[in-house]
Amino acid sequence: MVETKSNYTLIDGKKVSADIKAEITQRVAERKAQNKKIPHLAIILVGDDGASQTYVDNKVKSCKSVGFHYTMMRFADTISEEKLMKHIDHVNNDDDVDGFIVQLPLPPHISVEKITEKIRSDKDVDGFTNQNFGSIISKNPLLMPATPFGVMELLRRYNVQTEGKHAVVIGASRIAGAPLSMMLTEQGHATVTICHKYTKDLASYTRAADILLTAVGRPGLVTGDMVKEGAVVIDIGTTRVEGPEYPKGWAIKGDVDFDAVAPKASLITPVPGGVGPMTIASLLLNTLKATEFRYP
Ligand SMILES: Nc1nc2c(c(=O)[nH]1)N[C@@H](CN(C=O)c1ccc(C(=O)N[C@@H](CCC(=O)O)C(=O)O)cc1)CN2
Ligand SMILES: [Mg+2]
Repeated sequence: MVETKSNYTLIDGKKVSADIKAEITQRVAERKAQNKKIPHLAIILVGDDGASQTYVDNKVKSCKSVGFHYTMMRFADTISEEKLMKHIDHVNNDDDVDGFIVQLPLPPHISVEKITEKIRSDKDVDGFTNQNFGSIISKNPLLMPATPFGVMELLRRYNVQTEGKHAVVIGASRIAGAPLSMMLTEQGHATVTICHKYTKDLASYTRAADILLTAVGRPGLVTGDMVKEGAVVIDIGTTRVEGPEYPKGWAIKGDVDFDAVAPKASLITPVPGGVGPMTIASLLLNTLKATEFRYP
């Protein structure tokens, strides 16, 4: 008889993000009691993409729940790049706003790179500007990109040892894979392999991973045979898959074939409920940090 051992630990991002929000609520209450400025997050949303709307609604709800002030700014998807830049300038110079984000994706006629670089780095609570990105490898990290910061926080809170371990990151995007690789090296002291769409024989790398992290957005990319026994598996992919078998008509799927991979893993994140909720918790933490920088 072949015995299958499946006593993995599920990494509960929902629980950790709730813990972080409780810590932030406490710190906001302390600031209030000391008559210090209450963090104020502004959110810019362009167009009416359904998923973006949901994420932005969640961000507003989270601001309310921790006691932050917030401003929601909506623009039609026909807005010109020039006009959007002017609005960003305005928020850059609005002293009451401590941090702000431009929800992605943007319509194709607007350059994400140009818009991102227009954001004042000390208000860039998504951690997307070149200055914040570069600060990952400095002695004095500034505002860290939210998703990878959330991953590092999950690893820390679940006592995952990264030093000297082989971490394999699939995906080299600017929002997730690239900064995550740098954080795992700089802060985690891991040996990092970055795989991407040009990588040949992906499985030969993933099978060598002590910690496997995937941020591609392709459901089912990581199958059971691609994972080493005992590996830590972190799934950053979130793809909306449609189908009549789902009660809502769609479901959120990660990159990992969870049922096949979980029995081999020591720790694993689910999708939903893993890394996703950490993105918003990190955004709130960055907004608090940006406020504390400005008004200690
Ligand atoms: N300006 C930004 N734009 C985008 C970011 C970002 O960090 N900044 N990230 C993504 C979208 N995103 C936040 O904006 C985001 C995505 C997913 C989740 C999340 O909690 N996912 C849940 C599932 C949610 C669901 O059921 O629909 C999960 O994985 O548990 C939060 C935030 C792109 N744009
Ligand atoms: Mg800048």
